[in-house]
Amino acid sequence: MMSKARRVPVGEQAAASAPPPPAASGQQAPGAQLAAAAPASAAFVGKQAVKVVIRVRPSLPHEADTEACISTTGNQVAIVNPRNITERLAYTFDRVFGEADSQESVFAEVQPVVLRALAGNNATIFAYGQTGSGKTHTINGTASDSPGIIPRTVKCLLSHVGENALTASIAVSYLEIYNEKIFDLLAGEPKSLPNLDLRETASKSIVVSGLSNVVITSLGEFEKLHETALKNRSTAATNLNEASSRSHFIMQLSISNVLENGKTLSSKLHIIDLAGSEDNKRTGNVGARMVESGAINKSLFVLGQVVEALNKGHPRIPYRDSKITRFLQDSLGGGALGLMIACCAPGQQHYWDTYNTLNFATKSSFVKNVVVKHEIAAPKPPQSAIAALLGDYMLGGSGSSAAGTASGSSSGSSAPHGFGAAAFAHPFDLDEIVRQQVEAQLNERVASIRREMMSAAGALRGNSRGPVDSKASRTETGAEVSALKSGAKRVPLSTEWRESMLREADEAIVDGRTKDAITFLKRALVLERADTPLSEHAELVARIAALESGAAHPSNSVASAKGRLKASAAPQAATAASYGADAAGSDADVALAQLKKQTEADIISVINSGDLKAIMRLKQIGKKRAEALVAALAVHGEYATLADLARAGLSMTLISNILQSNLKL
Ligand SMILES: Nc1ncnc2c1ncn2[C@@H]1O[C@H](COP(=O)(O)OP(=O)(O)OP(=O)(O)O)[C@@H](O)[C@H]1O
Repeated sequence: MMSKARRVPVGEQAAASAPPPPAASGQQAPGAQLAAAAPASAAFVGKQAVKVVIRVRPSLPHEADTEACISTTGNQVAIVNPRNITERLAYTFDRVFGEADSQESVFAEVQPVVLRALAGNNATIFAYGQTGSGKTHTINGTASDSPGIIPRTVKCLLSHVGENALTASIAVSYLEIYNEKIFDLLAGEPKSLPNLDLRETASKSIVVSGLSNVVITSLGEFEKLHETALKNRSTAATNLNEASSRSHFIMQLSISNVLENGKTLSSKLHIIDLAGSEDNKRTGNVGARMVESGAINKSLFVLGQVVEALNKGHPRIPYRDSKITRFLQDSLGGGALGLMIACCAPGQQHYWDTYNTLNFATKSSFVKNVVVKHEIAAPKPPQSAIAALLGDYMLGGSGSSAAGTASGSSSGSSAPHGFGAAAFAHPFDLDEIVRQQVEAQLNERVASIRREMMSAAGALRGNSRGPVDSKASRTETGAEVSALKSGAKRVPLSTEWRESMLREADEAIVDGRTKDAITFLKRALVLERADTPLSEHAELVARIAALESGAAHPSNSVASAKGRLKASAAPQAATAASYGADAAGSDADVALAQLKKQTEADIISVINSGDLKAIMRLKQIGKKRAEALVAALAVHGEYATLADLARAGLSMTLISNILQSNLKL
């Protein structure tokens, strides 16, 4: 137990296995060397090490009888092993805060990062350390007499935002990662809520789908939201902390500044209170506490592996192995600024935890990010139906409510406020707009593939199953809509179609129709989504290459294709049965199915008439959408199904919303 990690005597500097060679005692850590560049109020661009500071909390009243094992001097912190007092280890960091240092002095170290976020850098400030070491105190503090980093950051942002900008806005979100599930802390008490999904945007940032994002213009507005988030956070008493955090707590600030030159600075600042590592023998955890503790320790273990892999230059960094490391991806080895506050408790009983924290902090200080500035050029005038739709979003017209603005939040206004003369209505939805654009383009591609399939289906199959495609698409759309209606999680249409392409390819392989198999596999390739695993993509590419070159690939053998078709037959039957049950269930279900079918036909008929006014009478369709629909009608001909509305740049979500909103036609 005593010698798990290599102990390094004073003068040699700790950081047991941290490459590259640690700085000699008394020298600045690498983060400090790289940090001295642009003034704090300007964005930083270039290589930057994660900045690491240490905070040692004072002894608490119940610890009065215990000796301290840690001491601080200047930028150095030293620990003495209580079992062998000749064993003294010293570490040097960017900054070390001792027990007498105030919340104010800690924030003075944080403020430059906050100002850089305002100038267009993404940034993450996170507190790390064992349970009870002072992370929550540092991040949140106490509202009345000792506010921590979050309230001070918001105050700082509110007083600086809008300087040198035409318009500016700040929006906040709060979430927690509890037992590897993500919950929106502004939406209610987590355990009563569905958990949210993480996804990667086209610009590679990690976002949480459906998270409340509330614009604030005053400290009062922030305080209410903060109180709600803290109330909803999962905490419980353990032997080591009366109010121990049982989750990773994340505050996200979305900052947007529209400059006079028309450019937009758009950044995200994350402030994170990580849950503390726990030794269950000492916390006394059992039952639910033990499960929480398992999830906390596992995610912190992955965090350690991420830092290790980055330092060793591994080709694969295991960000995806836990939710918190995906969140920290941009700040550890990515394009954001990272500031870690490693918290330590002073008592001798915490020696090994403190030792581990200091070693992890040292390793983290060697992680380098390549920091970028998030500046977006002035938007160009809309040129296409998709651009028109996007313009609609930017100008706050009749566009559908963009996800990310106070969705599901009961606590605060969803309407963005500007600090200047003419604020954008949705200034922080750039990620969402990019997503919508990609989705609209994908839908257009899917629609064109479907058209091609419908016209060529008979020829491709060489049998009489041609028209079935159109019916199948209707069934798919119908199933999707009824799943949405019943609140079930939607399986993206592109995923369903991709799977059906793979099945078609297998059938073609079994029938010896190699050319058709290649065609279907290529279509499956086109239908891949951003989250399709790389391994699946590589496998598909290899299968196509093998078929094209006439070489053998195990997955293309007739036996494998037959095996896969057989395996998928059961779920298919089950799905078919469930669709059947939908139609043949209760009278109400039958009536609802008929109503949907009738509504779909009515909507299509109105749109196919090309009468702008009649189309605009449909719910969820304003002037711009109606014009886009009529324009696409002129180019592509009549719409056969609701999914065809994607030709006008409408997303599948919007199409489903149109169907639902018009159900009472
Ligand atoms: N700098 C400080 N000054 C005074 N009291 C502090 C300081 N840091 C922490 N404390 C107190 O120590 C106790 C534990 O701190 P805190 O709850 O912040 O720990 P934690 O690291 O967040 O723990 P956990 O991981 O279990 O949530 C609290 O009572 C807190 O008020």
